[in-house]
Amino acid sequence: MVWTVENLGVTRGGMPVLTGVGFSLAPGQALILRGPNGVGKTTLLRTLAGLQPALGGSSSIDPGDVAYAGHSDGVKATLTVSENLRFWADVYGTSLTEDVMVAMRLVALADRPGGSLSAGQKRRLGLARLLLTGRKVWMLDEPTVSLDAASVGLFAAMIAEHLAKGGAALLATHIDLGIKADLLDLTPYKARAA
Ligand SMILES: Nc1ncnc2c1ncn2[C@@H]1O[C@H](COP(=O)(O)OP(=O)(O)OP(=O)(O)O)[C@@H](O)[C@H]1O
Repeated sequence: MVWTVENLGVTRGGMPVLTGVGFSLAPGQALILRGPNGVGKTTLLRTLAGLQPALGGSSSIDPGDVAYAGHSDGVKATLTVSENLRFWADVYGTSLTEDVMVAMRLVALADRPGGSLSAGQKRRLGLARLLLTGRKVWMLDEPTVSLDAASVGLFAAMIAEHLAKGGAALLATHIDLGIKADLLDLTPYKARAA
């Protein structure tokens, strides 16, 4: 199945931000959204993930197939790392396995309360959650913020494995993750009023 987005318009604060956005996304494909600050990358991802209504156009991406990771890690401060992961596994009807902890180097942190983690450790925990969703399309907004170089490498490997299994990823990122990805510059779609 190939997902298609056609002539999509997105809005923020009641103002059109992007109009006429179109692209397709196939299993195994990563598409990186580019464009300057404020162009509308977050707004587009939120719209496609079903978190806000579109201004017009169409998307064949079912929000029920989407795992969205935004700016907030959603870590529960009073739960330990493994409890946070189990909580998310319950939400998505999956189960926590050792490889999820290993993927984002969380094994040594398993019993630490979420609230005691550093920013990068919280981000690693938030990203590990993607593996528990069982969702096909990952939508990621600046996923590498706070990550050190080694963690960026772990994350890139996690995405590569997701793609190899037939998943897809739509990412807003300014850094080169070293994965094979297509680029979509949103600048031409900027609404005049934005
Ligand atoms: N609550 C709001 N009311 C009106 N406009 C807003 C509101 N929030 C954001 N905007 C505007 O919407 C536009 C799109 O913002 P968005 O966060 O989608 O951009 P972005 O491309 O993700 O930016 P960045 O690279 O800085 O994260 C920006 O011009 C922003 O100033």
